[in-house]
Amino acid sequence: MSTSSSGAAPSWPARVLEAREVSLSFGQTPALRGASMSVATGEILAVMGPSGSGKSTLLHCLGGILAPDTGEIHFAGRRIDTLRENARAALRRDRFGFVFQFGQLVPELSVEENIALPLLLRGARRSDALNRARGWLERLDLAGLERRRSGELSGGQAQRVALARGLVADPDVLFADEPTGSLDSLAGERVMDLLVTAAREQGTSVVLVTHDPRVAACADREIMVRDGRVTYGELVAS
Ligand SMILES: Nc1ncnc2c1ncn2[C@@H]1O[C@H](COP(=O)(O)OP(=O)(O)OP(=O)(O)O)[C@@H](O)[C@H]1O
Repeated sequence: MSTSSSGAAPSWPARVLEAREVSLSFGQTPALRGASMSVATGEILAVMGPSGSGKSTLLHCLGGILAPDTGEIHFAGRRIDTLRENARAALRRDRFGFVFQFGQLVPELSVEENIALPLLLRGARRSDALNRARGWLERLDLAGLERRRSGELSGGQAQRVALARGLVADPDVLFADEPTGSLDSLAGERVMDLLVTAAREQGTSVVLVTHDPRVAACADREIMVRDGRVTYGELVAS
């Protein structure tokens, strides 16, 4: 993180996550072409832009799912794009949470087991993990559904389960890629209300990819991605 040359406190909020001039191509297709941006601690950031502009690829690079071809990703003052895959996997497991458009719940597991999954992967005792997962049921309007399988849920319920799973382990950063994209507007609003409330309570930073201006309006700040670059909204840092 940069600080002012005088040695005084930084004049912008502490950055938890930063992309510096990140580029990534899939074969001949450039997805990112020098994208730079940052997220402050506790900030909810909306990533907007046309279809195919590179939003999801940027989210995957920030979340340690993809390694960029060039450029750097920094998290909590540490460069993460050069980590080996197993170290990036540990970082994703221990520090990040993820919510995708279609929930991607594990169909064989119950609602409470799906929510508990990140805790179990971190080595928590099953009874402790399930207890903590149950604490989220009421919070996200899911009480009574703990034993259901994902196929027995409405789209809105499934997305709320996915959100609980993304937040249960108290991540530093939640990555949400079109978390309301599969829902009607009422269910989408409910998911966004709950996401914003829970993230604020935990002080979790959120990187939220969306096409929907109403969803983006829930964020503290918007950036725009076009042709693989961030063209609008990044903090002016120096
Ligand atoms: N796994 C992949 N293999 C090949 N090309 C890919 C892959 N993922 C993304 N791309 C390409 O990279 C570019 C950026 O894609 P990306 O999914 O990041 O855009 P996006 O802004 O998230 O799009 P959308 O809003 O439609 O989800 C597009 O041209 C896309 O076709």
